[in-house]
Amino acid sequence: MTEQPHIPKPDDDNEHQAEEQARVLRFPSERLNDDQATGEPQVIDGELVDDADQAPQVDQAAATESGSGLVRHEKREPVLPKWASDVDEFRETAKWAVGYAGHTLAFHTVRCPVYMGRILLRVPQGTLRLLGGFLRWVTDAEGRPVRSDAAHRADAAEYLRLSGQRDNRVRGRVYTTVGLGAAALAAFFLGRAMLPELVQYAIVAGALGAVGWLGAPADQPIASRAVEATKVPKLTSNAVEIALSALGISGINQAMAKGGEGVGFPKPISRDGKGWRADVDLPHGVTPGDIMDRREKLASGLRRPLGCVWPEADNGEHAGRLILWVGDQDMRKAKQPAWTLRKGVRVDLFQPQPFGTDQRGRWVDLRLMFTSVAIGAIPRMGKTFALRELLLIAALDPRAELHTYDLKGTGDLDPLEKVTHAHGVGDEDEEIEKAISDLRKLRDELRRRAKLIRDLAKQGLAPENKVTPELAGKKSLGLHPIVIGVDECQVWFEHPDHGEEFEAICTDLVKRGPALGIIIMLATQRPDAKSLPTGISANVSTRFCLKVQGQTENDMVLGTSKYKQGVRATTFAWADKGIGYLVGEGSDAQIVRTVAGLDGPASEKVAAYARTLREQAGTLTGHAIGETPEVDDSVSKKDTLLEDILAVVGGTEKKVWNERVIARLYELKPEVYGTYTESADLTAALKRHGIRTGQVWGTTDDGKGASRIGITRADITKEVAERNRRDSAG
Ligand SMILES: Nc1ncnc2c1ncn2[C@@H]1O[C@H](COP(=O)(O)OP(=O)(O)OP(=O)(O)O)[C@@H](O)[C@H]1O
Repeated sequence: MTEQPHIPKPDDDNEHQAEEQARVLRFPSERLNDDQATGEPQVIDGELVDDADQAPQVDQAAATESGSGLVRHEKREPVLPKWASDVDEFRETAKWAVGYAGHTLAFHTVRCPVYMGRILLRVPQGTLRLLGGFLRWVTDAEGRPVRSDAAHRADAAEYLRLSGQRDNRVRGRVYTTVGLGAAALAAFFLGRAMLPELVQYAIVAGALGAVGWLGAPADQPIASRAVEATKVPKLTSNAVEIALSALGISGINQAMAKGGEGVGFPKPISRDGKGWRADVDLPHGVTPGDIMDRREKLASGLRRPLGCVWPEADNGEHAGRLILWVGDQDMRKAKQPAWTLRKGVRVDLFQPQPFGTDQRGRWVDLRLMFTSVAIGAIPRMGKTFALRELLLIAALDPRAELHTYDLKGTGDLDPLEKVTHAHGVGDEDEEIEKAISDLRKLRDELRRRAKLIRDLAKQGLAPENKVTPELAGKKSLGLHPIVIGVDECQVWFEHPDHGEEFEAICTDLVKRGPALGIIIMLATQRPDAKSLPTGISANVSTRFCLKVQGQTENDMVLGTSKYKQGVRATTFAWADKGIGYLVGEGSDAQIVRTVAGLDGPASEKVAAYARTLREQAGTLTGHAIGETPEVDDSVSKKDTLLEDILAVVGGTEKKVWNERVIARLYELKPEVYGTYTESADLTAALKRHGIRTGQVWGTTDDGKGASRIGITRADITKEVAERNRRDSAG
């Protein structure tokens, strides 16, 4: 292939001169050297330089760094293994060791009589073995084959030498035996005379035990096994290579073929938690994502259950580094360590709380404060369980005001009824009206909080312009955490009348809520642009994605490009219930299994404790104490915004600023339009009718011309006419 040199266009005056100066440069790269070897000179994009000596090098020498030359950048391995440095793991290991010892002791104590019977039965056999062995030793039986061999060969000299050696040896051993026998006899009589009876019995029992033990056949030991160790095959580099080769990835196959680069193991394969961890440098061009896509084949290649095999990208290293963690047990079947909140504990939402366990069985914490959450999955994977768990955590902070919406209508969030401030079940009109009314109040609360925080920041009380634990604790400020949980949120966003308003308010809550102590958590089984509007999916800070079907849904929940980066919730199996990728604020994606067994009755118990905490703190409000929420009248009444605008904007006014329309609407119906405080409110309200506002030229009260956001009357008349036509058509 021959490319033309890229030459900057010279000035007309200097054209000729520039042409003369233009030269093609050969970058001293390996590729060019190869080409030269084949005799085909190549021309590549070059850069004009004054002096050939200054030609840029493609392969630059390693950059020298400032500072001490002795200082190296390195990754230090932890001094203590994880189980010894992590309090929880240490506690768990110690608990296991004590349990193991206790079980073994109890097991053998119970079987002591059986063991004694077995020992007595085997004493004769043991005695015979002992005597036989002793006689063989005294008579130097082990040398017999060699002596007979010498006799067979008629090697008289050798035979005589061996026989002499044997006689000496036997003589020595007989003397030793006689000496030891006399000493034993003396010890016996001395012991009988001097040792307490108990010790004598113990010695006899010990001797009988030893002889009985000796009499036991090798395949039938006296003691039964207290613990049957579940054998987990060790993960070896060979096994990893075989499994990787079986994936059908050409890059790997070429690398593994004779003369290929192979795969690299930068660290020894080692134990990590309850499993093995292999760090693998994949062949050039192969990414961890390629492996993760074939997780099932990989599990087959390793001869392990799918739930044990967890390939991951190592984002701290290069793009070809794979971390392969192979658990001893299937993640979905492994016993989860106890969830500390199960029995009810007062929690502080400003602190991280245990949300789930990773593949290694370690708890993964999540801080709910200053975040907003999106949960997505195909049906029946554990999305509602995850949302309910988060709401239960919130319920255990008695300051938190809960708003719970179960739009599927099956009562999954009902355990929270006893603590929640607002509760909605199902998608009937009445429920939707209650919900939109509640959300409007929350939007007003958001605005109140924003203004309050601004004022507090000016006084130096909110240094980061957000709610602090101290501010949340002051009842007078009303800055306590507000937690909104919505299951099947797509029902709101797809609602024909209120969908856009739900979307606008939720987007606002997702964006501004976290700093102001309002946490919104949305779960959906259909993560697409309609169910999880982009304004929301792009701004949530905590994402939990259980199994999904494709890349789009994956990235919708976990964030743009996550699929490309190898974070693929598509690789979960159908049986991986409650297992998903968690992407927290500023943290890498990790695989987490939510609390297992937190079903309805278990949730009821946690909620009951949360109610007690609230009773003590005096924070039970709304639904929890049987209050019926006031529904905003404007919701149930027919929306007459367009007609009202036409009533206040005369036919002669083609375009009017929003602020003026709002003032006139307020005069017309203060009870309906009292919530319109700024121009954007009217823009949002008109957007729900499919009408856009735009820049409008007008004159201020003091006669100056200005351009501000406003309406075009013709747009309103057109929409009203269209609607009337639709209504009459039925
Ligand atoms: N951490 C977990 N460990 C084991 N099983 C779990 C876990 N979480 C949920 N499950 C199981 O997954 C099943 C489905 O859970 P859930 O009802 O939350 O699913 P969903 O995704 O909300 O379903 P749908 O879309 O139908 O509402 C339940 O039967 C539950 O027992």
